[in-house]
Amino acid sequence: MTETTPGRADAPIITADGLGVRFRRNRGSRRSFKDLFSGRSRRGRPGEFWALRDVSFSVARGEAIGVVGRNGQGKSTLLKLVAGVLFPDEGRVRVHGGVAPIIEITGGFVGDLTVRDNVHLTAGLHGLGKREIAERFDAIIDFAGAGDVIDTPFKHLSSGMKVRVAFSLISQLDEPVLLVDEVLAVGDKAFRAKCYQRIEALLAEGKTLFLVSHNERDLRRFCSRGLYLDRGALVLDGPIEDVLARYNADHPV
Ligand SMILES: Nc1ncnc2c1ncn2[C@@H]1O[C@H](COP(=O)(O)OP(=O)(O)OP(=O)(O)O)[C@@H](O)[C@H]1O
Repeated sequence: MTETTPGRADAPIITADGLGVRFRRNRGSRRSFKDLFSGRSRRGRPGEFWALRDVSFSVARGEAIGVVGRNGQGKSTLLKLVAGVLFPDEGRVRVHGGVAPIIEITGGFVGDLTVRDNVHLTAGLHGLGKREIAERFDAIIDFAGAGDVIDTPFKHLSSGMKVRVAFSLISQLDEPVLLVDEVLAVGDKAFRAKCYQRIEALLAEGKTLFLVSHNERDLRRFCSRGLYLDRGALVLDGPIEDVLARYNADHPV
């Protein structure tokens, strides 16, 4: 289960213990309602595989962690667990405080609602009051460069603009944990530069960052620690340099 509780300042902000997630290869949904209550979820079934297994780690407040691995090795799945938008089949993750995940937002925004309505809705879900949202609204739109699409349904935005709005919003919530996994890959050069500055400012404020990236420069720039996932296993948890060295040694180009 994912649990969100207020915590002591010196306690780990995230604790993941024996996390496992199992997917079915040929099915849209993971587990039926019946499975949840029948106890069948722990047994293997044909076509199932573990997208993550036996993953344990803890994160101190203010750490910046880079998640590294080839395509399809479980990085986004791990972030979804930390975000609480996916439940583990095994183990549990505890987060002391709220999480602002970009993944949830690009997938979680309501396509038929306008950018304006989505910003209000999501900011509200993350605990901001009406006045706080009104105070931050212009800054959120300005940072994203979304002035022309405020009243456009979210589904009509370009994929780059969707991520810009999402990053702009999550970086202006008050949640202590930030999960970033797309923006630095899809944003254009000018927007990436703004994101770098914003991430640096957020880290200086003491926020905790998870960054999923295939760009070593970005990982080195922000992260002191790395988690290297391969075939759903946590192969190495250590200083980012060690993690990148191991990843490059395992998968030379
Ligand atoms: N809902 C789902 N149902 C079935 N399989 C899934 C589902 N979500 C993810 N997977 C599979 O789980 C594995 C891990 O996916 P995940 O998205 O976590 O990888 P990733 O490391 O983030 O990859 P990338 O670098 O390409 O983003 C992949 O094989 C993926 O196809």
